[in-house]
Amino acid sequence: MEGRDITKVVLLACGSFNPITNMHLRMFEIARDHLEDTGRYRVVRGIISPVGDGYKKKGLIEACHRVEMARLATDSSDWISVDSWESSQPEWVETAKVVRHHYGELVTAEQNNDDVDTVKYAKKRRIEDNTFEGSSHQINRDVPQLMLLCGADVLESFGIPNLWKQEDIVEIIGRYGLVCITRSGNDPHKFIHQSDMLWKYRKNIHVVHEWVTNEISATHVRRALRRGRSIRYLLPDPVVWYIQEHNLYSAESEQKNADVVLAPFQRYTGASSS
Ligand SMILES: Nc1ncnc2c1ncn2[C@@H]1O[C@H](COP(=O)(O)OP(=O)(O)OP(=O)(O)O)[C@@H](O)[C@H]1O
Ligand SMILES: NC(=O)c1ccc[n+]([C@@H]2O[C@H](COP(=O)(O)O)[C@@H](O)[C@H]2O)c1
Repeated sequence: MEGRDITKVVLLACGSFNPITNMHLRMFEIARDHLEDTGRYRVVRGIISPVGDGYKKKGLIEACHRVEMARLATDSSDWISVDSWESSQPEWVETAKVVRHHYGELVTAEQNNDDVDTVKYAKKRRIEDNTFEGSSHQINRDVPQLMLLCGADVLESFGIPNLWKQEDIVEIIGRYGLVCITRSGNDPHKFIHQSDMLWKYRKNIHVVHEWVTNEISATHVRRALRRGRSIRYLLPDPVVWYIQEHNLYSAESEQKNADVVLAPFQRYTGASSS
């Protein structure tokens, strides 16, 4: 029987996944090992949420292809799946809103669970105020904790001016939690140390050290494809076959959105994280 103080966790990864790589999948595995090793968490699910076309990042191909590739890549996993809610929104959705949406889904699923389980139904619901200050939200302790899973480059992007709203960072980390995988070229511990805001919420940031340095990136995969180089073993085979079948990623596709001067995600002010 599971101990009362083991928290169920759902990991949510947001990104372009342009295309999904083996490293994206590996992130989930090492994050789960790390959290479960603490003896405090049990990771029950992983969700991949590809960004929508409204993100307008240079070289971003259509969401339908990115979602399908992510589906093919996760077919063999019994705990990681793809969710297309974010990618099907007409406009780009800030990550804090994506996290909120998925938390809402977990709450609804738990409520439906309660409705069919009469024993649970009679049980007094353990709804407690979240310790996150300034929040009027409540946390239902039966609902798994949702944590945002990202690479260290995303954590460090919190410090790029005009990229993230302060309140969004506080909400994501203070209210939900962050699992950050080290990536060569980034030093998440130093970054957290240098930011008063991240330092304040440091207990909610789980830094996972990836000892097998892995520099697979979607940029590298797209570049290899443009140059007619093999991408095999960087991505799951079904994704390689899908890319070949649909002739994805070319010099032309890399120019998509190249003329967008200010993408929607670059419009915020006062986003410095220090
Ligand atoms: N090699 C890696 N190590 C650690 N994290 C990674 C790695 N590759 C991707 N990630 C993380 O996966 C998430 C989704 O990444 P994204 O789709 O932007 O992939 P990417 O490979 O960084 O893309 P691009 O090269 O197009 O910028 C992000 O949180 C990113 O930090
Ligand atoms: N203010 C924000 O919420 C904000 C800003 C920049 C990127 N993001 C997200 O971070 C992820 C980054 O993906 P890329 O590294 O592929 O650009 C995307 O999911 C994007 O939506 C969010």
